[in-house]
Amino acid sequence: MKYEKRYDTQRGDSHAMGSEFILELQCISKSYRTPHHRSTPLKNVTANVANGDFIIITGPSGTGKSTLFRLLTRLEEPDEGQILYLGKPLFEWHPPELRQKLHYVFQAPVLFPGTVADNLSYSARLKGNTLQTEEMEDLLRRVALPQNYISRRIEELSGGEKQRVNIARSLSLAPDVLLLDEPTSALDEKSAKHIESEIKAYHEAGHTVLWITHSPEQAKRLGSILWRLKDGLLETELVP
Ligand SMILES: Nc1ncnc2c1ncn2[C@@H]1O[C@H](COP(=O)(O)OP(=O)(O)OP(=O)(O)O)[C@@H](O)[C@H]1O
Repeated sequence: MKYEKRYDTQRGDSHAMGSEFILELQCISKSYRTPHHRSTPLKNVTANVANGDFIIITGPSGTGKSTLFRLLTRLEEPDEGQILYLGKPLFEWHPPELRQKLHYVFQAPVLFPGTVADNLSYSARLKGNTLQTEEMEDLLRRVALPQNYISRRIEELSGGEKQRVNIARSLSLAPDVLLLDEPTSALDEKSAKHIESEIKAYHEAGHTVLWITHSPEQAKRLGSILWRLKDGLLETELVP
C-alpha cells in the first residue's frame, strides 16, 4: 500500500503551519484521588512533538501513558498546565474535530455490534460519505485480515481480530496524529510485525505517530524518539 505523501519536508511544513511543533505539552500535571487510592501519574511534564515524529512511549505499568493520551484527546483535562495542538490550546478545539485529527486507538477495541463493514465505514458515514468495497478490502489487507471478513460479525471475532479492525477503522480516518495504545498486545508476532510495517508506511507518508509499548524490541524496531514515563516524570531520548 502506498500512502499519499502529505508533506514535502516534515520539519519544514510544521514551520509552515505557523508553529514549530504540532503538539506542545506545557507543565502538565494530573492526579487522581479516590477514597482508597491517590496517584499523580504526571508531574509538571513538558514535551514537544514535531510534525512527522514517531515517538515511542514506554514506562512501567500505571505510570500515566494512557493518561497522557486521554489528556491529548480531551477525554480528561490536566489539573495544571496546557496542551497546544497546532499552536492552539486544546480547549479551543471542538472535541469531535480534535479527535478526528488526534485519533486515539484504545488498547481495548471499541467496536459496535454489527459487521466489520459497518464498523469500517462508520467514519466515512459520519462525514456523509460511503466507503467502497475495494476501500474496505484495502483497509483489511493493511491489517492482515482476509477480505471475506467484511461481512463477519464483530461478536464472532477474536480479540486480536477486533484489535486489527479497530486499527483499520482508525487508518480510514487518516488522522494527523495517530495515538496507539499497545495496539499489538493481542497479536501474534507475525501479525504484530505486519501492523508495525503499515504504521511505519503511514508515518513515512508524513503523519505523526505516538505508540505506547512495553516491548523494548518493538521500541527499537519502530521509533526514533523515546519518551520514558516514571514517577510522574518524562525523560526523552533519541533512539540510535
Ligand atoms: N479514573 C481514574 N481514577 C483513579 N485513578 C486512575 C484513573 N485513571 C487512571 N488512574 C491511575 O493513574 C495511574 C496511571 O494510569 P494509566 O492508565 O495512565 O497508566 P499506564 O501507564 O497507561 O498503565 P498500563 O501500562 O498498565 O496500561 C494509575 O495509578 C491508575 O491507577
